[in-house]
Amino acid sequence: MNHRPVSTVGKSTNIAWHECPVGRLDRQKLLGQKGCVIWITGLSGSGKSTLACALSRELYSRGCLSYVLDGDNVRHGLNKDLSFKPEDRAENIRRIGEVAKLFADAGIICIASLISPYRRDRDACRALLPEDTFIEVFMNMPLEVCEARDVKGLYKLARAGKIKGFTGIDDPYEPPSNCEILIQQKDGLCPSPAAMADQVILYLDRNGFLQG
Ligand SMILES: Nc1ncnc2c1ncn2[C@@H]1O[C@H](COP(=O)(O)OS(=O)(=O)O)[C@@H](OP(=O)(O)O)[C@H]1O
Ligand SMILES: Nc1ncnc2c1ncn2[C@@H]1O[C@H](COP(=O)(O)OP(=O)(O)O)[C@@H](O)[C@H]1O
Repeated sequence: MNHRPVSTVGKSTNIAWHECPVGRLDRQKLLGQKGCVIWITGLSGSGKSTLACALSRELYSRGCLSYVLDGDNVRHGLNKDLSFKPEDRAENIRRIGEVAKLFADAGIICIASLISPYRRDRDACRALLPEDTFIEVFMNMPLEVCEARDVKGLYKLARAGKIKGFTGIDDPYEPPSNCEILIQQKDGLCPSPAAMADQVILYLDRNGFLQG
């Protein structure tokens, strides 16, 4: 009798990959769109969640299926065991990258919105995805703008030394060097949420993601 080949992946020994007869292309045909990951990175208060929600709403109104993985929200469940120390942030990003990969494989436009401050971790998520299906969006908002917004009062606490290791204050943020989409101020003004969403929609449309 022929045995299916098994292998070791990380700490999982003697495991085998099961192929399913229904694949990504079948699901994409069913949904009339292409699965991908839109990875929104930037400082706290830069507008990541605002863009994610505006984009998800716009896609919905066009009949496209999307799902938002927001760093803050995922930390309420799957990632509630993780802190903000560098190795935990790296694990947060890795897990969200793996989950986003599953959503994209399901044919869904997955919108991941998390600070993801380290270039290496973002690039590792990019490497998980089929070529050209990881779309990195950089919210290039000046720290002063984010700090002035301070929706949750966290910048104030970080400046007062009451939160240690806060991104942009006493923890690093490494901007992308190869992002697909750059969101930034024009003439000192921030684009509206609808305008930011339109910028991403235009990219998706031009690159064939909104058709099966
Ligand atoms: N130390 C520190 N540094 C940065 N941010 C902090 C910190 N502690 C708590 N918060 C709040 O957590 C939100 C960021 O979570 P993320 O999962 O996106 O962060 S990361 O990607 O793991 O760096 C972030 O939410 P957003 O404002 O939506 O970005 C903060 O509200
Ligand atoms: N394009 C924008 N124009 C004006 N205000 C914005 C814009 N994007 C975000 N904001 C405001 O900035 C604050 C922080 O936005 P948020 O989306 O929560 O940022 P993040 O998810 O990066 O922390 C919110 O009060 C939001 O309403």
